Amino acid sequence: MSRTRVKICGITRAEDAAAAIRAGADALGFVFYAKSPRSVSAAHAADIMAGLPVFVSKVGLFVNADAEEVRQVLAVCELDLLQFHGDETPAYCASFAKPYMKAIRMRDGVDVAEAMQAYASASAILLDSYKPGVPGGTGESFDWVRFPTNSERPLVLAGGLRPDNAGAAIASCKPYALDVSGGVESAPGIKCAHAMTRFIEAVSQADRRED
Ligand SMILES: O=C(O)c1ccccc1N[C@@H]1O[C@H](COP(=O)(O)O)[C@@H](O)[C@H]1O
Repeated sequence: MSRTRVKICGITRAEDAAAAIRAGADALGFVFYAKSPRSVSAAHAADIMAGLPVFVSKVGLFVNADAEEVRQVLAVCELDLLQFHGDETPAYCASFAKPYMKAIRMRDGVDVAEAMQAYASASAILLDSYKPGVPGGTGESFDWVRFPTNSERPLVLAGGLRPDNAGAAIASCKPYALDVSGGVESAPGIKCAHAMTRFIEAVSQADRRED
């Protein structure tokens, strides 16, 4: 059975991390972007990570950060994957000797195949909605018809995902993984255990239908 992975992004509290893992999350995202309501310091993220079990991926999200800032976070946090959600170049993304995922915002005219070629060294490519002036966490989805369903590389769907549309997202896009943030929150930066459980149940149900 093929299984769609789930990353829950914007973890700010140890209890939310624990609830996400109980719900069945594969990966937890920590936002190192000061303008986000989900922003965490490296020290606070490291504290939360210290309590996590093995086999849960820890993802650090950055938006146009200075390379030195990324290195400082890496010195404190044992991240498995870097997520670059701004205008970072392929050379910058590859310069940390860590697996990375590059977010591509789906503004009009974006050529996904071209972007995937440009970021050939990425472990995964994430497709998110485009909203001018907001780098991510928009709560809005893009037209899923634009999501390539035949990619041989891991393609991650993000943007406006919720428990009630996760199943339709999988049926339409057949992504490697879903990345959700605002759609499983009770307030910005505060995850809702019930919504995370419903989200991952919806993913499992959709996966069973796909088989
Ligand atoms: O979560 C944030 O606050 C954030 C801030 C800046 C860039 C990206 C951010 N999150 C990522 O945005 C997408 C979609 O989030 P949402 O589900 O629509 O709220 C997702 O990949 C998050 O990892």
